[in-house]
Amino acid sequence: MPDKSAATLYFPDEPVQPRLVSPFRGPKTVKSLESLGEIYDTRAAYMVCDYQHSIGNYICDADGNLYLDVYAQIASIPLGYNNPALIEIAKSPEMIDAIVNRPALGNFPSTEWEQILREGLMAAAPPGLDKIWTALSGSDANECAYKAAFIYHRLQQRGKGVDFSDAEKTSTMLNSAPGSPDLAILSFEKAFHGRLFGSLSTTRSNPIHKLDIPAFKWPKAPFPALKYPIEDHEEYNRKEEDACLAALAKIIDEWNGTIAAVVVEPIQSEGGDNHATPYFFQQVREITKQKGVLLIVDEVQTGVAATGTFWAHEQWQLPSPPDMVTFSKKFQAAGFFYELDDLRPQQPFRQFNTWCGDPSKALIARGIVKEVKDKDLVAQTARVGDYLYNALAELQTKYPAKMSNLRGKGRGTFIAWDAPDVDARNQFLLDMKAVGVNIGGCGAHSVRLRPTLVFEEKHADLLVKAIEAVFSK
Ligand SMILES: O=C(O)CCC(=O)C(=O)O
Ligand SMILES: NCCCC(=O)O
Repeated sequence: MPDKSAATLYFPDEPVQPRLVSPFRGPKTVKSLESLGEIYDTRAAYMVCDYQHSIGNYICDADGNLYLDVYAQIASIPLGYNNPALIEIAKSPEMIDAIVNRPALGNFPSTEWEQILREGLMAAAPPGLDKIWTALSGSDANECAYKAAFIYHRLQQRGKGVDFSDAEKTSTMLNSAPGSPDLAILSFEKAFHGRLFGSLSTTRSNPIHKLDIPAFKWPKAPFPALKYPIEDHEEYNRKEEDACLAALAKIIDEWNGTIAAVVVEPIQSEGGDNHATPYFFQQVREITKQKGVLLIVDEVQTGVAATGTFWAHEQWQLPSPPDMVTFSKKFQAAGFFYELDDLRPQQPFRQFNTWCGDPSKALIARGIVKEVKDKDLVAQTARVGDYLYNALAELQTKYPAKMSNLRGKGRGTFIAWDAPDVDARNQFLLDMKAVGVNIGGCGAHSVRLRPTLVFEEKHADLLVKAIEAVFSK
């Protein structure tokens, strides 16, 4: 461990505990929500925040309450609020240039773009993947990957250098085959891959996300419902995973060459923090290889050090890398990594839009890569995660009626558990705010931890103490 922790180095003035000056949703927050609500839908707003006074692992609300934040903007703040290293980058001439002269990157990349990519996002590329395409959000990253998969699939069928037929060109203008072919992306039950039109068809976590929206009739495969702790239920879990793998192989066969890619999250997050073992993912890779289907690993939430490796899929020891890995959230910039040349369409303008990403976000991503390396934050997250998991395991033993299925052992701070039911979970999330902790849920009745990468043992102690205060009340 460095002499001083990363949090101490970055945030010498970080509070030593939460500071509550009003009840959760105090008078200023309520007023602000009412007034904002006149022009903007605030019904999903948990708080109104004062980001200027948020610091490190603490988020400040409009009333001046400082909460220990273990949700971190749905898992997307990497280095704490107001991180000084990122503030320096924000003040740099390069950043001013990137913001004031925002380029249409596909058409007019800057003289610095290659260096920004090579030193930043590419410096953290998953092993084996040496190319990148940048996007605007996690959903967009997934959709760009899906498009790459479809274009790749048709290229393999049509053959390289073969032009589109007239029938293809005419039919695609009518949204019909053969130009708009009936190909599919297979996703898993309870998966979350985003909310744009294409990605939403692969999202399966909650009906409310999908209702009323036309969808592609794409297949879904069962995702293992494991028993936790995983290592105590080896036989059961192996059977469950084998059944899901058999179902996956069967569906791919039944779809008879029309599935272009399988997309999977390393840990299903929005859908309930559902884990599978490295064996499962190794087999998914084997099956997709054997059947000529691409494998997209959606690391939008799991990527960037949170699970104790930079990319969660590094823990699987795959026989060959995934074909594409998508990213967003903690990287601030979005996109996907890949290796196969044919995942770059043969013609320009097929993977394209005005912005094709955002250099200002790529500059921040470069800063994040540097800080994660300099401060060894991958190792820190692994260490803190183990510490926190062990403390929570003790709490689970002490309060089995309130906390069960603790999961995320050896997965950094990517830890979750189940509350008895949805009402108990929602009440718990509120009770935690009353003791100064901003914490999130997922799935039907789970609680998930998504702290920053500068969440340390001292923060873990505060969190565990707060949970115990709520449980013992
Ligand atoms: O609800 C959303 O769109 C954010 C989803 C997400 O990534 C999550 O909740 O894990
Ligand atoms: N997927 C997160 C939606 C927001 C929430 O339930 O907190």
